[in-house]
Amino acid sequence: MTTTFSDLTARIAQRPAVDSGAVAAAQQRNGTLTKPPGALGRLEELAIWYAGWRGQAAPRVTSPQVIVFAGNHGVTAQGVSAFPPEVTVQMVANFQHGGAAVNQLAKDAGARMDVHAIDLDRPTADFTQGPAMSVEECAAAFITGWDTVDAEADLLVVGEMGIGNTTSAAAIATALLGGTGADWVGRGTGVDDAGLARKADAVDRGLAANSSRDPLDVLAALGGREVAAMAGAIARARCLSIPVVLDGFICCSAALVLHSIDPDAIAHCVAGHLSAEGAHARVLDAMDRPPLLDLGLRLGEASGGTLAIHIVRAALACHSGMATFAEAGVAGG
Ligand SMILES: O=C(O)c1ccc[n+]([C@@H]2O[C@H](COP(=O)([O-])O)[C@@H](O)[C@H]2O)c1
Ligand SMILES: Cc1cc2nc[nH]c2cc1C
Repeated sequence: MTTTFSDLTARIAQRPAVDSGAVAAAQQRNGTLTKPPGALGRLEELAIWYAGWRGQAAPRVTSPQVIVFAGNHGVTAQGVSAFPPEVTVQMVANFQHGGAAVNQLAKDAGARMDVHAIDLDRPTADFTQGPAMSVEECAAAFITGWDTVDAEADLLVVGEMGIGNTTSAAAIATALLGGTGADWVGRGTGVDDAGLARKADAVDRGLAANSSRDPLDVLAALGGREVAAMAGAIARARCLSIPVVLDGFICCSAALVLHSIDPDAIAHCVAGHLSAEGAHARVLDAMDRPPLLDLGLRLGEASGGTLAIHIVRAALACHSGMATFAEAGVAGG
């Protein structure tokens, strides 16, 4: 059966709301814990946010899932990456053999890690010439992402691998947030000044060749299969009330598509980290998502989001494990 954008819109729209009773119970608990009010800073709001999505006043993270989606990009023909496109399939093999950075980070965070390479032998079309994907291809990739989320997971990190995809993400940001390619491109895997200029030009030509600014049209025209799959996984996590930690610039371009449909569609998402890819900060600002970490990472492959699992878990260890003033016999609460 062919999936259309109205099917995707219906899936995105069926999302549950946060459990306001759990939010209130977590806020109430937070106010009784043995610390000065607000002294745990953003850990406090992070724990309350997580509690609301899990529907529990004092939850823990026990079963995090990390998913890395891979896709190939026709826009690499424009000379936009420092690496050749075959690195995508080679890195997928590296993920499968446990040799990549994210394998170590997922193991260290106690997370299940899944890798989904999507039609790597069928790169998207070069978006400077027309749409990267047909509606059917984009919808199929979105559904692939949707279907990969483990209903038993209690935290989801999505990330990607795809040579050329910082150009795709910059094109999505330009189409949805305005400006020109030069405002949104960065060095990605490490292009030189000439490569950066080619990226800006490719984005500008991509926007000229693809006129619709409807968010799902933008995803199909300028995105990639891994970007569509990340959007699908984020949307599915919402239906399952699984909180999501976003990764870097490309992951956030997928979140931006959902946010552009309705900001509430990513209410269950936090930004795991701030990428060194220059425009990431402005995409996060546009989505009102301050990052948890700022470590200069620009790797992708879910690495920054996976690192941030530790922060979410630490926030809940405090929130759910601390004694109250009454329990500890501490004065002043
Ligand atoms: O996540 C990020 O912010 C990020 C920033 C720069 C590069 N990347 C990774 O690098 C690849 C894309 O870079 P490029 O130069 O080929 O467009 C892709 O596999 C991404 O995972 C990822
Ligand atoms: C080696 C390499 C590893 C990556 N991981 C995510 N994106 C990547 C890009 C390259 C080039």
